Amino acid sequence: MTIKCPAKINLSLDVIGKREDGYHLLRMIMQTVSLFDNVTVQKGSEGINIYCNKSSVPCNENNSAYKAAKLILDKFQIKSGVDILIDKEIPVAAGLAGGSTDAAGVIKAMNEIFKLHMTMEDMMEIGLKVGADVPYCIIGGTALAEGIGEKLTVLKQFKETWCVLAKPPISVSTADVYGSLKLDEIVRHPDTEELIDNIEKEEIDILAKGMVNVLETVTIKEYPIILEIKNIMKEFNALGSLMSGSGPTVFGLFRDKAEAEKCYHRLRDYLKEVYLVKTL
Ligand SMILES: C[C@](O)(CO)[C@H](O)COP(=O)(O)OP(=O)(O)OC[C@H]1O[C@@H](n2ccc(N)nc2=O)[C@H](O)[C@@H]1O
Ligand SMILES: Nc1ncnc2c1ncn2[C@@H]1O[C@H](COP(=O)(O)OP(=O)(O)OP(=O)(O)O)[C@@H](O)[C@H]1O
Repeated sequence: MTIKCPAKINLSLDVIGKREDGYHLLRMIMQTVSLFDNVTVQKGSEGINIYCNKSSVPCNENNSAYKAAKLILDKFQIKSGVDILIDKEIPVAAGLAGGSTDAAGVIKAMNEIFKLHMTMEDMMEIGLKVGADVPYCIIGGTALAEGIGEKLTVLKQFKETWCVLAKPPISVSTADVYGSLKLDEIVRHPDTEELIDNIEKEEIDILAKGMVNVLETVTIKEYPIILEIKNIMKEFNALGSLMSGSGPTVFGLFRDKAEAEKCYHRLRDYLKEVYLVKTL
């Protein structure tokens, strides 16, 4: 069975506190986009075997897809193994939930293959053990994520919008970005309620101008290229541009495909990993 696993962007990301275990309390608006990993899962004879077309992705127990499969094999005491082939299109360590979406895909595929009759809630509970973004990746679409990312409220689905994603050639660790965040130094928080209101009214222009990701306070200081990409997108008529998740990928929202294409071509002269996508 092959599952298309979409990337996500964060239309906003606010940090409102910190738990005792170090995890941060968030309010963020999540959105899936049309950039996919194709994950093929099938019954195997023994153990969990991971294959991936990208050498930077670990094909061992550190792979998020492996972790998801292991949790399910153990929970349901399944004797056979699973073979998982990850055809990766989503850039790695990019802030686009590449690993999380693969784990979500494996959970859904194994639910079907082994006829486990898990509900969405059951699957999200297993997903959370793999990572904070996995429960969202199981539902996808437009959603408000709270708690550490696992408390989800489905929102009115975002009007189809053209986006450009651009990843600068730097690697950013999610744990390091959260670790360097100074909560009391955040000056601008997103107005999450207003953003949700604008999603409901399909006021994409107003929404795009109100997008804020507080993690930019950490990453832009260290990597000014993130701000440069945001500015190029604005010069090329993006309605708004923002870093996704813990970065370093920046996305821009555009009025139509033609505008998005112009920006895509400009950024392709400058960066290798640039994608023209739509919200899903
Ligand atoms: C940046 C986002 O992608 C935004 O959607 C997520 O908040 C991160 O989600 P994720 O990569 O699935 O996160 P995990 O794999 O669970 O955690 C990676 C690391 O990020 C930090 N982390 C993550 C989520 C959260 N709410 N607070 C945190 O402080 C923790 O140090 C953790 O060790
Ligand atoms: N299936 C997978 N796909 C990509 N990376 C994986 C996978 N499994 C484990 N990894 C490891 O996880 C690290 C983070 O990769 P990933 O692409 O998930 O980051 P991300 O897009 O920043 O995620 P998030 O937005 O959820 O923080 C990589 O450096 C890689 O070593």
